[in-house]
Amino acid sequence: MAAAQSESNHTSIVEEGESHVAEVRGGWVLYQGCWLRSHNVQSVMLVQERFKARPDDTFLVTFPKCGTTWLKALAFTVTNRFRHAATSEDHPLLTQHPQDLVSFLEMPYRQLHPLADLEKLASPRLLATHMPITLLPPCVSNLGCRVVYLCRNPKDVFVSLWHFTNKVGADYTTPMDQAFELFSDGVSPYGPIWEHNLGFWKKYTAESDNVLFLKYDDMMAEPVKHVKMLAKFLCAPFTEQEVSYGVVEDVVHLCSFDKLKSIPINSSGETDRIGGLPMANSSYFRTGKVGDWANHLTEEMSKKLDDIVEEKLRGSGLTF
Ligand SMILES: Nc1ncnc2c1ncn2[C@@H]1O[C@H](COP(=O)(O)OS(=O)(=O)O)[C@@H](OP(=O)(O)O)[C@H]1O
Repeated sequence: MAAAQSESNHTSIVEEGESHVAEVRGGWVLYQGCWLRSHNVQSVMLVQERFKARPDDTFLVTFPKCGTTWLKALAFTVTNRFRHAATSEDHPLLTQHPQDLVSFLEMPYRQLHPLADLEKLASPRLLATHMPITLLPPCVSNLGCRVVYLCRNPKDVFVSLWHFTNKVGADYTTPMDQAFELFSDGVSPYGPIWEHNLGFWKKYTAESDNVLFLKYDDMMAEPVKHVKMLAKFLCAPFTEQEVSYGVVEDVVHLCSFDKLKSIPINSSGETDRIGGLPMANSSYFRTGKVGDWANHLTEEMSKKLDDIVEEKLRGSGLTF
């Protein structure tokens, strides 16, 4: 995800040819209803123009900070477990960061790294994206590509995002109250978060065979149940024998926050996964807790975001 730069509350309207960039606020631009950094807009436009989906592609879709790293680790481990048992001493997760085991569609920025990299991947491909449904190239829907969508309580998302963006570089420090105002207005990477959630919720309710809709808090509460659901959706269901041998628990353990955080590749060093912005590998692992918002938000902030989200999601059937 793109990190936040210094903010101002200046709002202005700009025209950028036919690219539908409608509004600028601080360092953010509103592109086709989605707030992005301008470098990210260029990347998304390239993806929209040139990405060729395949019918057997599966997309792991998340709003930033909703558990992308975890979902990538789980989906990779589940679908590759016949080559790499979760208990094997040379499992790829022991030497590679989970973020690097499943490629992002729009990152690193495609004007810097060719989309052709994705064409080299063998089918069936697992691809990740933070793009809302409105920005995904139409071929993804037209070809019936499947989607695993993982969402999270927006209050925990905000807190996670704020810590992340303040960790990744000296120029990215934004006071929490300013960041909160922007987030509450929908201005954050790939925001508004409620539009992101609603877009995939509607797709899920319309075509439940094609979408697995997951919530971070539910997965944390019942990981074994959800990993079984994920495996089934990814056409790699666990056999009865695997279940009786504890293979599901092995996957859950390998991909758990504590285990992944302790692996040297995840706890040290830095990598540029965006384009020109190296980030500590450890910055993807903070607390991994449900409800950490209570340690950071005032009662007033909590109520404000609850009220906004409740109003935006009202009538949809989606709740947090
Ligand atoms: N294995 C595992 N299990 C549970 N939770 C995990 C795991 N790995 C990372 N995390 C927590 O997920 C948060 C980071 O979100 P993302 O991975 O979506 O970040 S990113 O958008 O890809 O940059 C961030 O949440 P917070 O701890 O609340 O900040 C991470 O700590």
